[in-house]
Amino acid sequence: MTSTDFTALPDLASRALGGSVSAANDELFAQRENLIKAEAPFFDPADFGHKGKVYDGWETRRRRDDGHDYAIVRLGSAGIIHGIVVDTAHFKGNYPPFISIEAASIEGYPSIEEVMKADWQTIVEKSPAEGHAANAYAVADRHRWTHVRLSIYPDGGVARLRVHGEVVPDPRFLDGTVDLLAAENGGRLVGCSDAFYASPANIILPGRARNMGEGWENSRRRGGGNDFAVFSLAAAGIPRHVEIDTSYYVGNAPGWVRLSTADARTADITDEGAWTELLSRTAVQPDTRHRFVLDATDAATHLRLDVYPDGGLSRLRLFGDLDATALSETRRTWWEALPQSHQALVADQAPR
Ligand SMILES: NC(=O)NC(NC(N)=O)C(=O)[O-]
Repeated sequence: MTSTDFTALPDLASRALGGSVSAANDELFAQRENLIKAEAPFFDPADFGHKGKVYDGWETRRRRDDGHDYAIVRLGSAGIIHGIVVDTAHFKGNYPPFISIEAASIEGYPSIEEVMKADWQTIVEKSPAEGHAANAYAVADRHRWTHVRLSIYPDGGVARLRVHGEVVPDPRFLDGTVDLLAAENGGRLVGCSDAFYASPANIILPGRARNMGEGWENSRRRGGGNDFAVFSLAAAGIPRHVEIDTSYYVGNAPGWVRLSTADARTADITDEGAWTELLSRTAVQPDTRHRFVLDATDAATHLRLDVYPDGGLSRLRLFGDLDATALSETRRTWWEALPQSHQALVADQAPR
């Protein structure tokens, strides 16, 4: 993986995945919550407020001492961070010339006082940053983190903080029937035919879409064929029922959908023959949340969604049960990625 390849991985900090900016020592010019907005930052040259120029980002005042500023983000889903983008879009005369990033792994729902006292580890050493640029920093550490702290030196503005990585779910919440496809459980988009307006990675995010912009929208297909997306599941499991939500897709819902699964543990998923039909080609309605009971008996690791001939979805949920081997592998992956200080707090969860 080259230094910026990680940007294809999910943004663990995003508000869309449930992230929050828990604290910042200063936010006089622009509020810290802007850091994790899913959408790209905007800029209106004419927009001035009571406190100065309005920026779509986090911006501190000019320091008159030797200190530096920081913001703390609770990740929407804890995971292994592969790289971080400190996007200073539109901050040209007021960007921080240096940044550093630390991470912490905290059990449960800590207060901000507890977060401040956590065992913080540096994952990006103090490094230069440019103005009006997506500054990308690769992360070599492979622990599972729940929080990150962005420090800026000495002060300034940052539009967005993108924390790209792999979700490492807590196996205590994967027991029973769960959404095997959900990003928060570790489901991931692997590939698709077309993400012209918006990526299919959106349809596995938590909660319901609030508008068409929060789902998957491809362009109008003018040739033959059909659009599709392939996802890897949180872990191998047997699907029980599916929810296919075309809410907000009124003039651009698919005519039909079809689902297929494959098990990458026993077959090569690039081979057509590896795929088994899970839901045959089925007509769907615009702006409707559909639910279908499935009769699968085999576990799968991947799901393929075909839409005919094209069209968008706002959400796709695949409820099922992890198989016993997958559940214990998930427990081992989680345990091995926990920093030692966190393992000590959940020692009763150690895999046997
Ligand atoms: N034109 C500015 O951006 N000035 C100041 N910032 C804001 N937001 O007004 C500053 O000092 O960085």
